[in-house]
Amino acid sequence: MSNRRILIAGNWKMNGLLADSVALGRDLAARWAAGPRPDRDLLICPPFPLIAPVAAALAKSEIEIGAQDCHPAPSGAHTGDVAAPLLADLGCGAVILGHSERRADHGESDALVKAKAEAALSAGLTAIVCVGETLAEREAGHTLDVTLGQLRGSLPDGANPATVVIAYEPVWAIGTGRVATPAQAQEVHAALRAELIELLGESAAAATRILYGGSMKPDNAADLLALPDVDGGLIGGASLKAADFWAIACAGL
Ligand SMILES: O=C(CO)COP(=O)(O)O
Repeated sequence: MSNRRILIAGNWKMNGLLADSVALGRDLAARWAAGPRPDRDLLICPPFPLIAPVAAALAKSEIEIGAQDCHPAPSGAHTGDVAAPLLADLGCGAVILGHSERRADHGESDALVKAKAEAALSAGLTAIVCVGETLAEREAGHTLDVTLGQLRGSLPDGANPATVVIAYEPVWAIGTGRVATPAQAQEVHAALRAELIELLGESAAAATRILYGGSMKPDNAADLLALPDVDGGLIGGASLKAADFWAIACAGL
Protein backbone atom coordinates (compact mmCIF):
# COMPACT_ATOMS: atom_id res chain seq x y z
CA MET A 1 0.00 0.00 0.00
CA SER A 2 1.56 3.28 -1.04
CA ASN A 3 1.03 6.55 0.78
CA ARG A 4 0.13 8.31 -2.46
CA ARG A 5 -3.30 9.91 -2.14
CA ILE A 6 -5.73 8.70 -4.80
CA LEU A 7 -6.86 11.38 -7.28
CA ILE A 8 -10.06 10.91 -9.26
CA ALA A 9 -10.24 13.54 -12.02
CA GLY A 10 -13.11 14.11 -14.44
CA ASN A 11 -12.23 15.34 -17.92
CA TRP A 12 -15.45 16.68 -19.40
CA LYS A 13 -13.72 17.30 -22.76
CA MET A 14 -15.83 19.37 -25.19
CA ASN A 15 -19.16 18.42 -23.62
CA GLY A 16 -21.95 20.29 -21.90
CA LEU A 17 -23.88 23.51 -22.07
CA LEU A 18 -24.19 25.99 -19.22
CA ALA A 19 -27.33 24.79 -17.43
CA ASP A 20 -26.64 21.05 -17.53
CA SER A 21 -23.00 21.58 -16.52
CA VAL A 22 -23.95 23.67 -13.51
CA ALA A 23 -26.54 21.02 -12.60
CA LEU A 24 -23.87 18.32 -12.83
CA GLY A 25 -21.56 20.35 -10.59
CA ARG A 26 -24.38 20.88 -8.08
CA ASP A 27 -25.21 17.18 -8.12
CA LEU A 28 -21.59 16.34 -7.30
CA ALA A 29 -21.49 18.97 -4.55
CA ALA A 30 -24.71 17.51 -3.09
CA ARG A 31 -23.19 14.03 -3.05
CA TRP A 32 -20.15 15.49 -1.30
CA ALA A 33 -22.38 17.19 1.30
CA ALA A 34 -24.52 14.10 1.89
CA GLY A 35 -21.52 11.75 2.22
CA PRO A 36 -20.07 9.33 2.88
CA ARG A 37 -17.08 11.04 1.24
CA PRO A 38 -14.15 9.18 -0.19
CA ASP A 39 -10.86 10.12 1.46
CA ARG A 40 -9.48 10.93 -1.98
CA ASP A 41 -8.72 14.03 -4.04
CA LEU A 42 -11.48 14.86 -6.53
CA LEU A 43 -11.10 17.18 -9.52
CA ILE A 44 -13.41 18.27 -12.33
CA CYS A 45 -12.02 19.77 -15.56
CA PRO A 46 -14.78 21.40 -17.63
CA PRO A 47 -14.39 23.33 -20.90
CA PHE A 48 -12.85 26.80 -20.35
CA PRO A 49 -16.08 28.88 -20.39
CA LEU A 50 -17.67 26.60 -17.81
CA ILE A 51 -14.82 26.80 -15.28
CA ALA A 52 -16.22 29.75 -13.32
CA PRO A 53 -19.86 28.60 -13.16
CA VAL A 54 -18.94 25.01 -12.34
CA ALA A 55 -16.45 26.23 -9.71
CA ALA A 56 -19.31 28.18 -8.14
CA ALA A 57 -21.51 25.07 -8.20
CA LEU A 58 -18.76 23.10 -6.44
CA ALA A 59 -17.85 25.87 -4.02
CA LYS A 60 -19.27 24.28 -0.87
CA SER A 61 -17.50 21.00 -1.53
CA GLU A 62 -13.80 20.16 -1.58
CA ILE A 63 -14.06 18.98 -5.18
CA GLU A 64 -11.42 20.97 -7.03
CA ILE A 65 -11.77 22.65 -10.39
CA GLY A 66 -9.24 22.36 -13.20
CA ALA A 67 -8.75 22.92 -16.92
CA GLN A 68 -7.96 20.85 -19.99
CA ASP A 69 -5.14 22.89 -21.54
CA CYS A 70 -3.15 26.11 -21.24
CA HIS A 71 -0.77 28.16 -23.38
CA PRO A 72 2.96 28.15 -22.62
CA ALA A 73 3.08 31.94 -22.35
CA PRO A 74 1.68 33.78 -19.32
CA SER A 75 -0.13 36.37 -21.46
CA GLY A 76 0.05 38.00 -24.86
CA ALA A 77 -1.19 38.01 -28.43
CA HIS A 78 -2.41 34.41 -28.76
CA THR A 79 -5.95 34.57 -30.05
CA GLY A 80 -8.20 31.85 -28.69
CA ASP A 81 -5.70 30.50 -26.18
CA VAL A 82 -5.91 30.60 -22.40
CA ALA A 83 -3.02 31.40 -20.06
CA ALA A 84 -2.19 29.44 -16.93
CA PRO A 85 -2.27 32.51 -14.62
CA LEU A 86 -5.90 33.13 -15.66
CA LEU A 87 -6.77 29.53 -14.84
CA ALA A 88 -5.21 29.95 -11.41
CA ASP A 89 -7.08 33.22 -10.96
CA LEU A 90 -10.37 31.43 -11.76
CA GLY A 91 -9.68 28.97 -8.96
CA CYS A 92 -8.17 26.09 -10.91
CA GLY A 93 -5.77 23.89 -9.00
CA ALA A 94 -4.69 21.73 -11.93
CA VAL A 95 -4.57 21.53 -15.70
CA ILE A 96 -4.55 18.48 -17.98
CA LEU A 97 -1.74 18.73 -20.56
CA GLY A 98 -0.71 16.62 -23.53
CA HIS A 99 -3.95 14.67 -23.72
CA SER A 100 -3.84 12.38 -26.77
CA GLU A 101 -6.77 14.26 -28.27
CA ARG A 102 -4.75 17.48 -28.16
CA ARG A 103 -1.63 15.72 -29.43
CA ALA A 104 -3.74 14.37 -32.35
CA ASP A 105 -6.13 17.29 -33.02
CA HIS A 106 -3.57 20.07 -32.56
CA GLY A 107 -0.30 18.32 -33.34
CA GLU A 108 1.06 18.96 -29.85
CA SER A 109 4.63 17.74 -29.48
CA ASP A 110 6.35 16.60 -26.30
CA ALA A 111 8.32 19.87 -26.30
CA LEU A 112 5.12 21.93 -26.42
CA VAL A 113 3.52 19.86 -23.67
CA LYS A 114 6.64 20.38 -21.56
CA ALA A 115 6.51 24.15 -22.13
CA LYS A 116 2.84 24.21 -21.18
CA ALA A 117 3.55 22.16 -18.06
CA GLU A 118 6.30 24.61 -17.06
CA ALA A 119 3.83 27.48 -17.55
CA ALA A 120 1.34 25.63 -15.33
CA LEU A 121 3.93 25.17 -12.59
CA SER A 122 4.91 28.84 -12.80
CA ALA A 123 1.27 29.77 -12.25
CA GLY A 124 1.03 27.49 -9.21
CA LEU A 125 -1.07 24.85 -10.99
CA THR A 126 -0.55 21.11 -10.83
CA ALA A 127 0.26 19.77 -14.30
CA ILE A 128 -1.45 16.49 -15.20
CA VAL A 129 0.81 15.26 -18.00
CA CYS A 130 -0.77 12.61 -20.25
CA VAL A 131 1.02 9.85 -22.15
CA GLY A 132 -0.27 6.83 -24.03
CA GLU A 133 0.23 4.63 -27.06
CA THR A 134 -2.07 4.01 -30.03
CA LEU A 135 -3.34 0.55 -30.87
CA ALA A 136 -0.91 0.29 -33.78
CA GLU A 137 1.99 1.19 -31.49
CA ARG A 138 0.89 -1.42 -28.92
CA GLU A 139 0.46 -4.11 -31.56
CA ALA A 140 3.93 -3.32 -32.91
CA GLY A 141 5.37 -3.84 -29.43
CA HIS A 142 6.24 -0.17 -28.91
CA THR A 143 4.07 0.61 -25.87
CA LEU A 144 6.91 1.27 -23.45
CA ASP A 145 9.12 3.08 -26.00
CA VAL A 146 6.28 5.45 -26.82
CA THR A 147 4.99 6.13 -23.33
CA LEU A 148 8.41 6.46 -21.69
CA GLY A 149 9.55 8.69 -24.55
CA GLN A 150 6.54 10.93 -24.07
CA LEU A 151 7.25 11.05 -20.34
CA ARG A 152 10.89 12.05 -20.87
CA GLY A 153 9.94 14.67 -23.43
CA SER A 154 6.92 16.16 -21.68
CA LEU A 155 7.96 16.25 -18.02
CA PRO A 156 8.51 19.88 -16.98
CA ASP A 157 11.76 21.07 -15.47
CA GLY A 158 11.14 21.52 -11.76
CA ALA A 159 8.68 18.63 -11.58
CA ASN A 160 8.00 17.25 -8.14
CA PRO A 161 5.26 15.08 -6.62
CA ALA A 162 3.32 18.10 -5.37
CA THR A 163 3.19 19.80 -8.76
CA VAL A 164 3.07 17.03 -11.36
CA VAL A 165 0.73 14.09 -11.88
CA ILE A 166 1.22 11.62 -14.73
CA ALA A 167 -1.76 10.10 -16.55
CA TYR A 168 -1.36 6.92 -18.58
CA GLU A 169 -4.12 6.88 -21.16
CA PRO A 170 -3.81 4.19 -23.84
CA VAL A 171 -5.36 5.82 -26.91
CA TRP A 172 -7.13 2.57 -27.87
CA ALA A 173 -8.98 2.58 -24.53
CA ILE A 174 -10.25 6.18 -24.69
CA GLY A 175 -13.96 6.39 -25.35
CA THR A 176 -13.99 2.86 -26.77
CA GLY A 177 -15.28 0.87 -23.81
CA ARG A 178 -12.13 -1.21 -24.22
CA VAL A 179 -10.32 -0.85 -20.92
CA ALA A 180 -6.72 -1.90 -20.28
CA THR A 181 -6.55 -5.10 -18.28
CA PRO A 182 -5.11 -4.70 -14.80
CA ALA A 183 -1.95 -6.46 -16.01
CA GLN A 184 -1.58 -4.09 -19.00
CA ALA A 185 -2.12 -1.03 -16.83
CA GLN A 186 0.22 -2.17 -14.07
CA GLU A 187 2.99 -3.01 -16.55
CA VAL A 188 3.00 0.50 -18.00
CA HIS A 189 2.52 2.26 -14.67
CA ALA A 190 5.45 0.35 -13.16
CA ALA A 191 7.61 1.23 -16.17
CA LEU A 192 6.63 4.90 -15.89
CA ARG A 193 7.55 4.89 -12.22
CA ALA A 194 10.89 3.26 -12.97
CA GLU A 195 11.54 6.00 -15.53
CA LEU A 196 10.55 8.63 -12.96
CA ILE A 197 13.28 7.24 -10.68
CA GLU A 198 15.78 8.07 -13.44
CA LEU A 199 14.29 11.51 -14.01
CA LEU A 200 13.41 12.69 -10.51
CA GLY A 201 15.13 10.32 -8.09
CA GLU A 202 13.81 7.52 -5.95
CA SER A 203 11.81 9.34 -3.30
CA ALA A 204 10.13 11.76 -5.73
CA ALA A 205 9.24 8.89 -8.05
CA ALA A 206 7.76 6.96 -5.15
CA ALA A 207 5.57 9.94 -4.24
CA THR A 208 4.41 10.92 -7.75
CA ARG A 209 0.88 9.95 -8.66
CA ILE A 210 0.24 8.07 -11.89
CA LEU A 211 -3.42 8.00 -12.99
CA TYR A 212 -5.00 5.53 -15.38
CA GLY A 213 -7.45 6.82 -18.01
CA GLY A 214 -9.38 5.04 -20.74
CA SER A 215 -12.91 3.67 -20.30
CA MET A 216 -12.66 3.68 -16.51
CA LYS A 217 -16.19 2.99 -15.27
CA PRO A 218 -17.91 2.12 -11.99
CA ASP A 219 -17.64 -1.60 -12.75
CA ASN A 220 -13.88 -1.69 -13.48
CA ALA A 221 -12.55 1.14 -11.30
CA ALA A 222 -11.99 -0.86 -8.11
CA ASP A 223 -9.75 -3.40 -9.84
CA LEU A 224 -7.67 -0.67 -11.50
CA LEU A 225 -7.39 1.47 -8.39
CA ALA A 226 -6.20 -1.54 -6.39
CA LEU A 227 -3.08 -1.92 -8.56
CA PRO A 228 0.17 -1.02 -6.79
CA ASP A 229 1.22 1.71 -9.25
CA VAL A 230 -2.23 3.11 -10.14
CA ASP A 231 -2.88 6.18 -8.02
CA GLY A 232 -6.18 7.35 -9.43
CA GLY A 233 -8.19 7.79 -12.58
CA LEU A 234 -8.71 10.32 -15.34
CA ILE A 235 -12.31 9.81 -16.29
CA GLY A 236 -13.91 10.93 -19.56
CA GLY A 237 -17.38 9.67 -20.44
CA ALA A 238 -18.27 8.42 -16.97
CA SER A 239 -17.47 11.83 -15.46
CA LEU A 240 -20.46 13.31 -17.31
CA LYS A 241 -22.86 11.40 -15.06
CA ALA A 242 -22.74 12.37 -11.39
CA ALA A 243 -23.71 8.90 -10.19
CA ASP A 244 -21.00 7.22 -12.26
CA PHE A 245 -18.29 9.72 -11.30
CA TRP A 246 -19.23 9.38 -7.65
CA ALA A 247 -19.26 5.58 -7.90
CA ILE A 248 -15.72 5.66 -9.34
CA ALA A 249 -14.64 8.15 -6.67
CA CYS A 250 -15.82 5.67 -4.03
CA ALA A 251 -14.79 2.48 -5.87
CA GLY A 252 -13.12 -0.14 -3.72
CA LEU A 253 -13.76 1.69 -0.44
O1 LIG B 1 -9.56 10.49 -22.23
C1 LIG B 1 -9.99 10.17 -21.14
C2 LIG B 1 -9.83 11.03 -19.96
O2 LIG B 1 -8.93 12.05 -20.20
C3 LIG B 1 -10.73 8.90 -20.97
O3 LIG B 1 -11.93 9.00 -21.62
P1 LIG B 1 -13.04 7.86 -21.43
O4 LIG B 1 -13.17 7.63 -19.94
O5 LIG B 1 -14.29 8.40 -22.05
O6 LIG B 1 -12.51 6.64 -22.11
